[in-house]
Amino acid sequence: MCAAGRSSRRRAASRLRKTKMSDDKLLPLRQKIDAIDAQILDLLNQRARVAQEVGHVKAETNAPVFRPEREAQVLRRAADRNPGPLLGADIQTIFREVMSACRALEKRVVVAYLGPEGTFSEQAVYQQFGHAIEGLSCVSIDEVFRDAEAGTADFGVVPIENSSEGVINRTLDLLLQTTLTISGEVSIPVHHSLMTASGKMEGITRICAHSQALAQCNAWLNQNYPSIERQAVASNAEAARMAGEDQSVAAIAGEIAGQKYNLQTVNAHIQDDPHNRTRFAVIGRLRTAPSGRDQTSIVLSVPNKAGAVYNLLAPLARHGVSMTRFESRPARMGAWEYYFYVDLEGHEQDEKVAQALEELRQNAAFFKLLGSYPLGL
Ligand SMILES: C=C(O[C@@H]1C=C(C(=O)O)C=C[C@H]1O)C(=O)O
Repeated sequence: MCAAGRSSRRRAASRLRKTKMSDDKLLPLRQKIDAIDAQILDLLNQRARVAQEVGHVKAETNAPVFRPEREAQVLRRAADRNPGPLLGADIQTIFREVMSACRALEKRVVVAYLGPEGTFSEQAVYQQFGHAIEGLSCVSIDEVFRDAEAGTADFGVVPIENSSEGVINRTLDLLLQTTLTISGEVSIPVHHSLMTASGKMEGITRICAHSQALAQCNAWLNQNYPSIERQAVASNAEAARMAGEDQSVAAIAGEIAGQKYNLQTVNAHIQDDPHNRTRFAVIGRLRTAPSGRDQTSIVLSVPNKAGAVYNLLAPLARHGVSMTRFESRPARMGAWEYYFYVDLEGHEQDEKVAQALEELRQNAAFFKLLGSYPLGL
């Protein structure tokens, strides 16, 4: 045997000895973990059996399976009581999935979202409901509303606003008309990557993404690939699908969409704002009960007169209700100039919020309560 062969055999033997030494030390620790896992397994199933009992009670009274206010309370409490070393956010991820699995024993809720699979909307669905649900991928925001209204889906998840690009107009318009209420909200970080099938940019002639994503990466693209054509497509996931099939296409999308279509990342985190986030509304027929930390969304409009908006909002100040968001949108249908989308702190059942809402309702030319729901985590 040559010298190189001998030394490589020696290295392999030494690696084996080291692995054995560490395995000897690991054995008792692994036995401890196995014993703890057995307890966790037992406790999880105890919890699941109680959830099944909850399910029977709900079935008798025809009560809703998904209770966002209760789930928000469980998640907040888990993070508040968490002594560590696990991070609060990770504890919440674990509990979200535990609740999702327990809930699925009562009923697997059907949630419609703007597809295809791999979009940030799908991520928002899992963030709110966990993975033990049935996702219903829709081709448009309109279809999400239709499915939830028709009862084909129990809930829908629709994007409301992006921190860099502003509101999603179609969602705001549909919220105005829908019979559904907002029963929850989810906010997720939106990180875009530039991805291709090969992981390289050679031979790429088009960069595809949803128009929102192209806008969110505009400065970066101008600086790095000013001369490559950009093409807006139906969704980032659609762009990822195209890049998987066509060697001349690069996609801007989230990493999850990229993995789905076997893309390699050329550059990660290319969005101009590193803190880019999108907020989603959970829409359904359920009116969510108070969770202790809630928000209320309304839409209203006033006649086009001096001081009208000022007067309209005066009840909020009078009753000490904070406004956390104020968005205006042209009312293209004639009678009034603008619709105002307002978020308030508190639940419609809180006394001061109820009083303020009643006065707003009386003063407004148009008033609609979109819903009260737990503040996003
Ligand atoms: C168990 C219940 O049903 C669902 C599951 C929950 C859980 O696993 O903790 C909490 C709320 C509901 O969405 C309940 O209403 O308490």
